[in-house]
Amino acid sequence: MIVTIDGVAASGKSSVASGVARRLQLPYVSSGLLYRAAALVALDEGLPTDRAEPLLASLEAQPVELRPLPEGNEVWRGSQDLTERLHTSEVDGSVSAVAQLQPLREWVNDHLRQLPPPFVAEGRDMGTNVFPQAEYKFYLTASPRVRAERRVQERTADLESVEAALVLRDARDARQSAPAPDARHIDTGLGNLEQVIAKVLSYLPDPA
Ligand SMILES: Nc1ncnc2c1ncn2[C@@H]1O[C@H](COP(=O)(O)OP(=O)(O)OP(=O)(O)O)[C@@H](O)[C@H]1O
Ligand SMILES: Nc1ccn([C@@H]2O[C@H](COP(=O)(O)O)[C@@H](O)[C@H]2O)c(=O)n1
Repeated sequence: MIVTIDGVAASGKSSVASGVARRLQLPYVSSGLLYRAAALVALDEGLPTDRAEPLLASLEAQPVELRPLPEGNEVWRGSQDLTERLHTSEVDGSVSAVAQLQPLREWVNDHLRQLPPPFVAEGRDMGTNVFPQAEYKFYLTASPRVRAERRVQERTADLESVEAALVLRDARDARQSAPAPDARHIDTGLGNLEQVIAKVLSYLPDPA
């Protein structure tokens, strides 16, 4: 079984996916973390984000590993745990450019397709491009303001700046973010996190 949870920035994908996966006792993978890790490598090494070759060469020289642990995904590069450095405004500002590079998308998708089912996968195009065969697909939305009010707790910027950055990132990600035609849409602004997790679980088979 594959469950995909796609949606716009800060719609709750990671929190909902990890909550659903925990309840079903399945691994979950956050595809966004791999794009964020690639963007972080480009930032750390001063690599261009408008050409794939230099960044891919670095990622092949020193591979990045996504660990889908029950307590949450971790991203390692050799002995370096990158996880805590992936959710910053700086990475937010670079990641969409990296995500436009098709060879980088293939690099991410190759990582994801190594995971043996069953699992939960969250991102933008899990249910469309990466796992179109998934049995259960969800697409999370929420208004920019609701998403900004949540995200501002995790950033140092003010609410208006956070909202503007989310809207900009949504626009930059639009090409890969269309919902799968067979995805169930859930507005996460209509309930708290537990209620959204329960809603998703209501469509899934009970854990054995
Ligand atoms: N339904 C909800 N009600 C209240 N808070 C929520 C809800 N869903 C998620 N949150 C909170 O909103 C914040 C953003 O959620 P999360 O990081 O899961 O979003 P995301 O879509 O994965 O973000 P990004 O696309 O940037 O990775 C988190 O602090 C999370 O706990
Ligand atoms: N399947 C995906 C997932 C992510 N992206 C790009 O990565 C950025 C970060 O993703 P988050 O889920 O952590 O917000 C996102 O803004 C996209 O640019 C993607 O293209 N495809």
